[in-house]
Amino acid sequence: MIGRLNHVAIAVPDLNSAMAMYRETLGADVAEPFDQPEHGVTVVFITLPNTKIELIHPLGDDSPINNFLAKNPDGGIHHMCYEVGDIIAARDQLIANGARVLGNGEPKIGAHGKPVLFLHPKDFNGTLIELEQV
Ligand SMILES: CC[C@@H](C(=O)O)C(=O)SCCNC(=O)CCNC(=O)[C@H](O)C(C)(C)COP(=O)(O)OP(=O)(O)OC[C@H]1O[C@@H](n2cnc3c(N)ncnc32)[C@H](O)[C@@H]1OP(=O)(O)O
Ligand SMILES: [Co+2]
Repeated sequence: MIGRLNHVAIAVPDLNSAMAMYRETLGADVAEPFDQPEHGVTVVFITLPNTKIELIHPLGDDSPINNFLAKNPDGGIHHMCYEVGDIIAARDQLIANGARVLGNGEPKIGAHGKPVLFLHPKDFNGTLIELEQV
């Protein structure tokens, strides 16, 4: 069902310092930040030859990454995003196999303007999974 790795997301407590570290220390192609209010995060994409890194920083008091950063104050790997061809078919198959889809179960439009869903980390060896329909 899952296809290519679309991105690895890293939650960061300080976006500017994380951007500078990737741009200047690691020499990566770092884009500009943009807000995703529907997801409660500010996002910066870093393009690598074979995938992307998504730096995420809380946007607002209800950000879904607030607890994660409280538990991991230096930041850390937050989720992996895998591409799927049909997100509704993928969702229904996952639910039939006992996986928990987060939120109300309906896809939201993600940072690439495409439908995304999240799967509970406790169902996947402690890894929060995002699915993106491409
Ligand atoms: C920019 C848009 C989009 C894109 O297009 O790329 C994005 O990437 S948006 C990214 C941010 N959005 C989300 O993360 C949405 C989905 N997340 C959630 O619904 C919640 O964050 C969560 C996963 C349900 C956790 O909610 P929280 O309020 O933090 O609950 P707990 O703190 O009680 O956590 C329960 C349990 O799960 C462990 N946990 C939490 N987050 C993660 C994680 N990222 N990776 C691994 N494990 C995680 C947490 O430690 C708790 O475990 P225990 O302590 O053992 O109970
Ligand atoms: Co993401």
